[in-house]
Amino acid sequence: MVIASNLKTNLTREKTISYLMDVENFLDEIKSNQDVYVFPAQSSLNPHHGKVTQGAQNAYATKNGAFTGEIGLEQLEEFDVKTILIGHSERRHILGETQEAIAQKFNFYKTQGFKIVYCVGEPLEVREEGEDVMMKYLELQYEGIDLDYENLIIAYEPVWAIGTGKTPTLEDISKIHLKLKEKSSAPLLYGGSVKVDTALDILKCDGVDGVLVGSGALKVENFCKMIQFADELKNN
Ligand SMILES: O=C(CO)COP(=O)(O)O
Repeated sequence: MVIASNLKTNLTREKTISYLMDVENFLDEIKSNQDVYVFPAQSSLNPHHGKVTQGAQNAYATKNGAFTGEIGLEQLEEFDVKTILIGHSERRHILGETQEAIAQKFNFYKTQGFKIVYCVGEPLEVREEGEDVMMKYLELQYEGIDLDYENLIIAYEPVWAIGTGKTPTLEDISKIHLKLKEKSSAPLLYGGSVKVDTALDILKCDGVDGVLVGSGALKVENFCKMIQFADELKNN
């Protein structure tokens, strides 16, 4: 399973280094074989080599150039980062990234051979229009995206569940994940208010190949517990 922590705009460089070391030590301690990813804030990227894969929460679709405020491939290479989140709902709905720009970014980092965690998810008003409308909305978020890319992981993160403490029912998570799996055989993560007391049940859902966790993973001990849950499921 994939257990991923999106630290968003949290933790300093020093605290991120400590977070990564704590996770590495935990993985050694329990001899976990889960695929563990941590996506730190840009300023906290570090050359990290270990069982944990460090990924970038974002980068511009360029090697380098005149793109004020952005980082590109050249800067990611400095930290040996070859994994990137693309299409996160906060970049779509808060920072205004269009599907066209997202697809361009996807194709740029695909040509660079990056592991891409591609995020999709519907806003509440779309959800409330019913399953057909919701699935059509999600399909539009696949426009321009190669769903057969061998280095692809998909994260289904309903916008209305992100940061709200709300999640779909376990039955709905299974139903939506199984429908999304009809479109791509890529590993499919659930994200959106995953907490230490809900992670195990979510990981048990059909079609769930892991979780992408925000605030519920800020405390490293909670993130480690989620890794342990995945190990327990794998061993049972
Ligand atoms: O956006 C998310 C992960 O990418 C989910 O955030 P929360 O877990 O804080 O809802």
